[in-house]
Amino acid sequence: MINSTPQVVTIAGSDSGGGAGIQADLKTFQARQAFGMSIIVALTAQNTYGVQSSLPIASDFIDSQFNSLAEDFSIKAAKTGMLADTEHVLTVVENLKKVEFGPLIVDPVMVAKGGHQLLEYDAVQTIKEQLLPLAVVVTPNLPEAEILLGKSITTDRDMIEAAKSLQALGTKNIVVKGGHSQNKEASDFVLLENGESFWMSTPRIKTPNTHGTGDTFSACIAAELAKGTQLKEAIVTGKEFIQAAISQEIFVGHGHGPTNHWAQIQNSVTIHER
Ligand SMILES: Nc1ncnc2c1ncn2[C@@H]1O[C@H](COP(=O)(O)OP(=O)(O)OP(=O)(O)O)[C@@H](O)[C@H]1O
Ligand SMILES: Cc1ncc(COP(=O)(O)O)c(N)n1
Repeated sequence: MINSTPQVVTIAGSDSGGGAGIQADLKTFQARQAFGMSIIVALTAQNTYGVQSSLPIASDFIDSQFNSLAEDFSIKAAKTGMLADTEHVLTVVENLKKVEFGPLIVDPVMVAKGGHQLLEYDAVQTIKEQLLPLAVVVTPNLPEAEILLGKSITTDRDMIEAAKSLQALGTKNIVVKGGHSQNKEASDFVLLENGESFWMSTPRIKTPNTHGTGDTFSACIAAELAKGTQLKEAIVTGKEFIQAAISQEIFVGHGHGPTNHWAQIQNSVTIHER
């Protein structure tokens, strides 16, 4: 049964503090019983107070990581996170076109919750034109959707319009995450390729420990896709997993702490129309 174990890769930045980036992705893959691999695009010196510094990896070493994985493994899904700058986005795009890593989830990471910029803004255009068309799903938070589309997003109607505009950029399935809104519920809007759309809502947990929520959510979707789960179910499982990881709180560090990647999914997500 060579290579029958579900295999999934994250292409992102390392968080030395373990709560976001590559580390959050690998912990999530493990929790979801998929074998996780990583292609590191940048290093960050980071803790729960924030990002102290970052260092992009040389592009030819990113090529080497792609080649090593493509030569050996049967990767069934991939996700991207922090991609640093235009050169690195292009390196990742060129490599993704050469390999067969299965469906791609793009989490268009731009700014860390602490405010540190994780993507140079002149790379946004390259993400829009070159990376988004390769993705099966894109999962922007509200500020990222605003930057991608160049307009402010405040109401539910804005989120719905944003999903449609993002679909027009070439990604078939969209999740606009509502984690940054002030609503009582944490509601994400999903627009699927076939035109089906719905909201996923959970009670908003009052906690400072939300470091890496977006990474954990998209990594769970990637793990599910690698296991062969249908896309809609994979997205809902992502929401269930992040809700469990936030609500079954752990306490690590002195600032904005990480979520709990060994949390157990409970039935906490409401799927609804507005
Ligand atoms: N306080 C909260 N309570 C419940 N769910 C939350 C909370 N904050 C975020 N979420 C959920 O977590 C998921 C990730 O959303 P969020 O908008 O935080 O992503 P993000 O900003 O990309 O995360 P990060 O940059 O930390 O990786 C979404 O499903 C969102 O609704
Ligand atoms: C390497 C890396 N990738 C992603 C994030 C986003 O997570 P957050 O917005 O919670 O800081 C991060 N801080 N670091």
